[in-house]
Amino acid sequence: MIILCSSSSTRAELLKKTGIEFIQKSCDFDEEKLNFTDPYEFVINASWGKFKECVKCFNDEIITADTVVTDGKNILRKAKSREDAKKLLLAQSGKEIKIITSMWVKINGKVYGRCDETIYEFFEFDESDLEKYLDSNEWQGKAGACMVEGFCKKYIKNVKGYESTAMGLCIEELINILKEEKCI
Ligand SMILES: Nc1nc2c(ncn2[C@H]2C[C@H](O)[C@@H](COP(=O)(O)OP(=O)(O)OP(=O)(O)O)O2)c(=O)[nH]1
Repeated sequence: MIILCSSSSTRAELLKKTGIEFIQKSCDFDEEKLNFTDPYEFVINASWGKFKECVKCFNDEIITADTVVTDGKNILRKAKSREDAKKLLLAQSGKEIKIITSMWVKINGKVYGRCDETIYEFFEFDESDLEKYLDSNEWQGKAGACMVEGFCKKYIKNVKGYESTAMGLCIEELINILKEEKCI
């Protein structure tokens, strides 16, 4: 049985789409102790830290992941407040951003690691629409306060990469790994 070591409802929803059986468990790895400023280093080390914690607790097949947004200068993580979410979203309005997801998979005694990214070019976010989104609290728990399948969708000018990567788990590449290991 595959264990999705994540508290993320979005990751669970994405994994459900593959049709593979899994159970979701959270693992307590504190990303706050990481002090990488490079988004790739951060996301790879955060997901690896989660993976190592999970390997200690579970003998099963394991999937861990971490996702960050970057505007090219800063790492945009989860907002701590409505004001923080507004700041993070305004940093993305009218800009090109990258959403990077690193994933680790332990399967059949092998470990696969991947780092995928999706690049979005957004139109300027409409101010009143942004306020409505902020009032909805849907941004909570999401990297960069971003919802590519929700609020941000209508502002996508260009996109390069998978939507699943931007939502937190690159399902298309995970399916390739599972096929390689004859699990599906
Ligand atoms: N629905 C949705 N969720 C998103 C989007 N972008 C990022 N996320 C979510 C996926 C993850 O739950 C969260 C990124 O935070 P983390 O990678 O630290 O994961 P999280 O702490 O949620 O769970 P975990 O560390 O796996 O237990 O943001 C998006 O566009 N739509």
